[in-house]
Amino acid sequence: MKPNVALFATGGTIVSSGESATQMTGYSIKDFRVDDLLKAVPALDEVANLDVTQVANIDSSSMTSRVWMDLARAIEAALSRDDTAGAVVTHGTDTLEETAYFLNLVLKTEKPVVLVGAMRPATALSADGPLNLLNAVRVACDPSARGRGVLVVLNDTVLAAREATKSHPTNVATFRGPDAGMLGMVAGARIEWLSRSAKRHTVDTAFGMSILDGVDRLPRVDIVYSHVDDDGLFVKAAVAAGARGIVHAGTGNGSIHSDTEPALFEAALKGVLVVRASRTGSGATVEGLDAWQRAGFIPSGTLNPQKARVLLQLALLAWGNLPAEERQKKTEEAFRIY
Ligand SMILES: NC(=O)C[C@H](N)C(=O)O
Repeated sequence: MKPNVALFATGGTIVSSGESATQMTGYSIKDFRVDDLLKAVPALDEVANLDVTQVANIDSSSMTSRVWMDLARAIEAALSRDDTAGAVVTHGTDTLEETAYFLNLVLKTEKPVVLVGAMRPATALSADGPLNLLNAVRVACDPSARGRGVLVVLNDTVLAAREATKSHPTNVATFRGPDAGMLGMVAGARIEWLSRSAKRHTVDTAFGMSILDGVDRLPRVDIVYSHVDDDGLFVKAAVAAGARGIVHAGTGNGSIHSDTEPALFEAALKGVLVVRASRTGSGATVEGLDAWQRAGFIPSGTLNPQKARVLLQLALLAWGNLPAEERQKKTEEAFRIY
């Protein structure tokens, strides 16, 4: 008997169409939908029974936390059914890593949840979407994929949601785990596992789905990207806009421009949680100057700025109203273990 897989469509290049087979950029998402994509992959029918839900149909550069919450609730409901083996989410690649990490932190399931996208529109020469989708469904219904956290499958590569990051604007081999590498690979119809994530995920996080109850947007957290001549203007703007957290994408080991430091110290004094991440693209951001530690700035470890933002949003949602010291302690721990 074929396994049942729940498929959640959110849009992205995988369902985009261009004017011609050679149009690889500047295409649109209007005319195509997930059903058209499914028709392009008749082999899916041999692998699984798909139950399709259209959650959104957007370019993922315009993703919102409102869509995340609808998606998380829909996946949770589908996977609570005994006869559903796993879930696949079709998604644009621009913010796929953030959605994947959000789901990795909130979903309470051992069943495989696989995010998949494409770098070439469905109408393109050598479109990568159809095979990526087939591989994603294969992984989602494979019992060996259970308990590995949320997964990202593109270009025959299986990555952990926590590590996967988009590293190239147009290449089909864009997703990488900069330091962790891949969890596994799809070779022909076979899935070869290579490693496991060392960080806690899904059933092992403190964030239950219940923290999303009655919430329609995650707390405001802004990312401020450091550069030569940085003067703290954007930190001040974030605080003025009501940010409850700031991820500072610093130079090197999360370094902060001396002209920006005062604004960040002031933000922390006002109760804004500050995370120091790095704009370098790999490695771990660890403790820096004593003054930063004393101000409570939290190093992001191996999380890149956009993933540090997701974790900080959930920390604020779960612990934002606790006394400052407790909130700080729990958030620091989350940045070490998730
Ligand atoms: N390759 C893609 O999917 C890029 C697209 N802009 C998106 O993220 O929706």
